[in-house]
Amino acid sequence: MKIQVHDKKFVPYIAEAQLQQRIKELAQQISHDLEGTRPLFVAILNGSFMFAADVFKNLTIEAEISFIKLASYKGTKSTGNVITAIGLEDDLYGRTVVILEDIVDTGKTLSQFLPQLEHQQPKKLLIASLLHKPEATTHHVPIDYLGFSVPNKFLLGYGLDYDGLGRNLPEIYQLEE
Ligand SMILES: O=P(O)(O)OC[C@H]1O[C@H](OP(=O)(O)OP(=O)(O)O)[C@H](O)[C@@H]1O
Ligand SMILES: Nc1nc2[nH]cnc2c(=O)[nH]1
Repeated sequence: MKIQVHDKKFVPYIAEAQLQQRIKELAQQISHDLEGTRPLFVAILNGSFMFAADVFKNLTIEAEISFIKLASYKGTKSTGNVITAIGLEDDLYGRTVVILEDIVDTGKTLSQFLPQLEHQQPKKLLIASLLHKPEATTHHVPIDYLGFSVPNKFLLGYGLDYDGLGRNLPEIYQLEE
């Protein structure tokens, strides 16, 4: 069923059952690959909160999780935006770290942020993203665990918002053409 949020109409795109099934598969794969490493999952707020919770619930291995927010601000130099993490208190040195993202779109956010994590010398730095828009990606991001590859259209629901609303929807919608 179509929904309206603010001024825009959205149509159903990925059903709740399909999301949950795929997330279960990802969590099984991650559990298999990272058994015995006690990985630290780092979820990037706000968008990833639902994906992070569902992945984490479906893990069958010992694991830790932390939530961070990325703040983007204009540096004083002309080098463009600088991204800093708020709330990352864990020491990543020697750890197996899995970044949890809801979506990689242009890839800018993660490509700017990853070097800061690599700087802490984790043993392994992996990326799990529920969604990826390959046609929109201008900055390459190595996604190790991907839920769905999607076309370059605006998505809503399951953590993704349109001007603050729609994050609570249990399925994913696409902007109506
Ligand atoms: O690949 P990119 O083009 O950089 O886009 C991806 C980023 O955009 C979204 O966050 P957003 O800035 O909308 O913040 P939110 O998670 O708080 O909604 C998403 O959660 C990613 O972090
Ligand atoms: N809500 C929403 N946020 C995004 N951030 C990057 N891409 C998207 C998208 O398609 N929808």
